[in-house]
Amino acid sequence: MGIVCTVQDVQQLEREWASDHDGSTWGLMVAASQSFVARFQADFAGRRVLVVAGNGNNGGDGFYIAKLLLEQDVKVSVATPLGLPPDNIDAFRACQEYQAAGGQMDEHLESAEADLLVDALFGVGLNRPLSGKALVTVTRINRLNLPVYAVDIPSGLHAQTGVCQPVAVHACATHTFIAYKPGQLTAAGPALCGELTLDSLGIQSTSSWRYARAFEPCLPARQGATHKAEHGNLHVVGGLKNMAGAAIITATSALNAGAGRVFLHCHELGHAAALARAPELMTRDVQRLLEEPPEGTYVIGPGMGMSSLAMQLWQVLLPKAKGVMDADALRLLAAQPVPVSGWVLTPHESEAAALLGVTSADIKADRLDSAQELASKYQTTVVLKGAGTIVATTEDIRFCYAGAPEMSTPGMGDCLAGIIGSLIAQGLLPEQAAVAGVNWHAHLGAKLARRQRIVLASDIIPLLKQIPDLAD
Ligand SMILES: NC(=O)C1=CN([C@@H]2O[C@H](COP(=O)(O)OP(=O)(O)OC[C@H]3O[C@@H](n4cnc5c(N)ncnc54)[C@H](O)[C@@H]3O)[C@@H](O)[C@H]2O)[C@@H](O)CC1
Ligand SMILES: Nc1ncnc2c1ncn2[C@@H]1O[C@H](COP(=O)(O)OP(=O)(O)O)[C@@H](O)[C@H]1O
Ligand SMILES: [K+]
Repeated sequence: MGIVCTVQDVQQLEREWASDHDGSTWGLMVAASQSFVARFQADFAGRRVLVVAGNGNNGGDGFYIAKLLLEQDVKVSVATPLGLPPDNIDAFRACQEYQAAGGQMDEHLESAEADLLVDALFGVGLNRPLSGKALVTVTRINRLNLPVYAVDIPSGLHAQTGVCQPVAVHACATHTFIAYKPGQLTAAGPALCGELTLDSLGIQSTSSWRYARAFEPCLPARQGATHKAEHGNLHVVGGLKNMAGAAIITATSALNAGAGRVFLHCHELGHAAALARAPELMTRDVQRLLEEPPEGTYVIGPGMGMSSLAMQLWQVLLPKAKGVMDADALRLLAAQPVPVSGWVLTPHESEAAALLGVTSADIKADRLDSAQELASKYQTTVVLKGAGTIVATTEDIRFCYAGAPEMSTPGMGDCLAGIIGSLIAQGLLPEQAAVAGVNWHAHLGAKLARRQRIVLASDIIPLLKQIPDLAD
């Protein structure tokens, strides 16, 4: 698990470091550059490296990295499309040291022959949308079609939101310093950063936000003289008229994720289809839930629709049960917003927009802020799905395994809701179940995406039964 900090917190940590080191951050620039070169030593050896340096301290890292590469006899040149750094920042000294070591510079990046590119144009200091030369440079970097290694963050990516400003460098790898930044872990961040690594440079942050990819230690195992009753009852409520598929996906996912018994409360038209798919399921007439909901964990919403029956079910279950609210249950909640402590909410961006009474564009513009607002408004654990899923509670934030774009297929969210519900039924706390469930689901999706164009929920469901293979 890695620590995640806001940009402001990282900048504050840098200031504190400086106050312990004669007021200077020069030592940090040296350490960051050394760490970057060590991280990519094998990739750079014997190759021609083009460093694109901006005129801030991210560019400073670039100059110092170029100096270190020169000292290792790597062929390196620096492009300075935005001009040279001013003489009052560390980058100026880095530039001077590079020149003193015999380094060459050119304003134009096309003029250098290179095998790979180091992106040191902008780091966390990007504070406005790109325009003019900066915009042209980022576009040119991408057009060169070289492998790009980003220093701290791909240039043009907003370090807090993960939104391109309006374009950003597409890196194959990014080495970041001090702490992960939210924008690397959500929205466009995961795809643009490529393989992301962190060096804290020995600086400790008190942030409780984490980038958590592990899930395997949380998966409950069957051990010793156990009985299915000890692994929880999971009730899936949904699949009303003509929408059985969603609830069947949720129920079969929950079953394969290990819940002791899975009951599917859906329209009777779905019963035969569900049993044909998984005879281990127990199908129930959904109307009977209105009388007295049985004990257990609930996943309500997949394929539930917004009919008056759906509304009645939601109203009966809301105060009496706990578990996961997904899909149409979230739309019903959005229509009558109340705190739902104890329920995990699993909205995608459009459902999140309805829950907050804003537009999907508002959610896209700041996924982290939206996730926090949802947790606070509904006083519960929220899984904001999509590229770079965020799990927010009223206290904390977890950034999850980013999954893969090949997972953007119908039914994928129903599968996730079943997994999370199943883990809660097996005894995990809601937040633990949400994080482990998202990471497990995304790990399997990403694994399949390495050999499939499209990943369906039905591809993931059988893999849930297997012992996770973390090597691939
Ligand atoms: N300050 C420190 O203590 C350290 C900084 N480090 C590096 O320094 C980076 C941060 O450096 P800075 O704070 O100087 O910021 P950057 O180098 O990221 O960029 C700041 C410069 O870009 C300009 N700028 C911002 N947005 C722009 C836009 N849209 N178009 C054109 N110009 C724009 C700013 O006016 C400023 O001149 C980090 O990402 C990291 O790479 C590391 O060396 C570690 C230590
Ligand atoms: N581009 C993407 N990258 C990573 N994961 C994605 C991406 N698009 C979708 N997903 C994941 O796939 C699932 C889709 O859920 P959802 O939109 O609710 O689908 P549905 O409503 O059809 O079930 C979520 O877990 C989401 O995080
Ligand atoms: K950069």
